[in-house]
Amino acid sequence: MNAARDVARAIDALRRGWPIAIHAPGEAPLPLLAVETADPRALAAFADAGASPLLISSGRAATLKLTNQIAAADPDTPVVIEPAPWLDFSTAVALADPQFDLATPLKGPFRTDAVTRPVASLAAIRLARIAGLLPAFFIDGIDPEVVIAPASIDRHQDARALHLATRARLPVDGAEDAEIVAFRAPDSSDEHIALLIGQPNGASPLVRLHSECLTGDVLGSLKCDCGPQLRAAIQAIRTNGWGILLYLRQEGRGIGLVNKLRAYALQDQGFDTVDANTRLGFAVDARDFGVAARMLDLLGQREVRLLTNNPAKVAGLEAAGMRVVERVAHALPANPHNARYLATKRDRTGHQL
Ligand SMILES: Nc1nc2c(ncn2[C@@H]2O[C@H](COP(=O)(O)OP(=O)(O)OP(=O)(O)O)[C@@H](O)[C@H]2O)c(=O)[nH]1
Ligand SMILES: [Zn+2]
Repeated sequence: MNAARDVARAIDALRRGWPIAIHAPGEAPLPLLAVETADPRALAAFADAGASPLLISSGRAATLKLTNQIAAADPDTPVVIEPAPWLDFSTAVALADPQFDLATPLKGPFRTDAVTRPVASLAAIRLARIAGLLPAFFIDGIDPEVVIAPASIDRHQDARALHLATRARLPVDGAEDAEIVAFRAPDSSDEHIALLIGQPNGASPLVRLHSECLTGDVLGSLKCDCGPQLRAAIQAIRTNGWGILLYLRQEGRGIGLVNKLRAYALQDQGFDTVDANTRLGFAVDARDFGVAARMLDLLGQREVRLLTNNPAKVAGLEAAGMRVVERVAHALPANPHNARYLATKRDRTGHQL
């Protein structure tokens, strides 16, 4: 069987509410049913009533004050909640989805169990993020049809599979001589874009990595600084002479649009952008800048001047083999709606504002 195709089938199955299993070498298979897309019927078909443990991410478990009783070597190791008669479908949803945390006190008590398949468990949390689902699963039900290995997920996400698909002239507001270049990978529907602005002049290009933000880029959301940063980047590159804007399909810092909007709902309850991601069970920043390095490489660039306030972008590009010769600040004025968001980036995620 083709490993990459199996991962695509696994993602599709999870999104449809069908079970899959992850089988890591040296571990028993881990059958999984995503809580977000399951319903009581799917759960009944997966396992006997009250017999299925729940697997949740370490961040979500910490939020719920449920940690492993047996200390895990890796703090990211997900947490298994023992089955209990009161751990029915709706209780599992309340454990998985933080939007009800303040409104509905949880039933319980819940007990955690040893994680016997740590590699497959971590891979499950990663797969939920790739599928854009909440990272929570019923586990240990029937043997599903689709079984994948954690290594296949790595192959599926490998930036080296990205290739240049097509290019065309694209006059844009502020840069009428721009050219658009599209990139694709066979296993992913994410079509990343580069906008080449101006003519190469022998100097390193001024480069902006822009992660997709539908709300900010398209709808003019004032909650973040993405829209103004996008337009200012085109301006800055034009003024510089030449450079490249990469438009990366990494919505919500890599957790997907729906999960980002869930994070916004938590921000409406008072949590900041960092705590909202953690409560949902995701890393604060789930992006992989190897994709950007691969795109620059395919465009023949090995050295860049990077427009960013985020040191993690510089580190991510350099870890992927790109030389960042200069960081160029890219801060824009705050508005009353994004002031707290910008302050959180400065105070909690190391942004140099
Ligand atoms: N999860 C989550 N994502 C957000 C939130 N606000 C904005 N985003 C996403 O964050 C990304 C914006 O990041 P970038 O513009 O690349 O900025 P950055 O990492 O802060 O670094 P800079 O280069 O300094 O701008 C986009 O994918 C947005 O969709 C939020 O509250 N939660
Ligand atoms: Zn935004």
